[in-house]
Amino acid sequence: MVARLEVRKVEVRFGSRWVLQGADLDVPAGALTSLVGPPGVGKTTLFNVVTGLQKVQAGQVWLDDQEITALAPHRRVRLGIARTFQRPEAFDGLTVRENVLVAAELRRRWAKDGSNSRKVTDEVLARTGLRPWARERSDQLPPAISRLLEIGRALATAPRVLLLDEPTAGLTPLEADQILELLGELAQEGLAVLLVTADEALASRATHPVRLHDGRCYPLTPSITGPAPDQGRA
Ligand SMILES: Nc1ncnc2c1ncn2[C@@H]1O[C@H](COP(=O)(O)OP(=O)(O)OP(=O)(O)O)[C@@H](O)[C@H]1O
Repeated sequence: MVARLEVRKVEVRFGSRWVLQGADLDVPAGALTSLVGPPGVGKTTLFNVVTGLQKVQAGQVWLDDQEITALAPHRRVRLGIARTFQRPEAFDGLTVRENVLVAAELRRRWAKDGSNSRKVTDEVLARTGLRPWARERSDQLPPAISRLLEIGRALATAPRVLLLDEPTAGLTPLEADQILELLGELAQEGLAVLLVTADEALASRATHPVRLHDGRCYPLTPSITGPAPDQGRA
């Protein structure tokens, strides 16, 4: 099924400060969508609205034809929305393979679809290029491999929507390229991928780059270097 995540007119306020003011965002299947903006503009807040960690004052979040605005985070995961964190969150005492296997096993339990966790794990390790690292402990990995492991753990839950918070932070340009290439391939294979970043050059390489500015989303075009409040909404 083709997944489409939609954020509609979302508003979030902290105290007297409005961070999101009618934000609209589409995250279609088959595309790599990026959300970019300077620190503090509200990217993580919007990301958390999608994952269910942030309540909204107004607006809606939809996955295909289901409204999920009030759904708990774990229920969203079960619907196929997977996320990675800014700081890798793998289980430190476990190997790379075991970490992916735990995610695949969790998914098998809730999905009850007869999936084979070991087979899923092997596929994920192959797909992400993690196979050579499979026996390494996850707390002893180079940063780029830790990032890949985060993506691998998310993929093991068989998501339809993949959300990534700063997936290339702290990586070299070459490593960042490799992550972006993988995300582009996953999108081409049918996933709806949303990556959040403060790096405009990186964001502009997405198929569907979006800028967050003053609480709203706008298409990011290469010719625009500053905020673009007068553009059509994304
Ligand atoms: N739980 C909270 N309570 C109060 N203020 C918050 C809370 N979460 C975020 N904020 C504020 O909302 C604004 C947006 O924060 P957010 O983390 O979403 O921005 P960001 O664009 O993701 O920035 P960064 O790239 O630094 O993570 C900031 O001013 C932040 O201080």
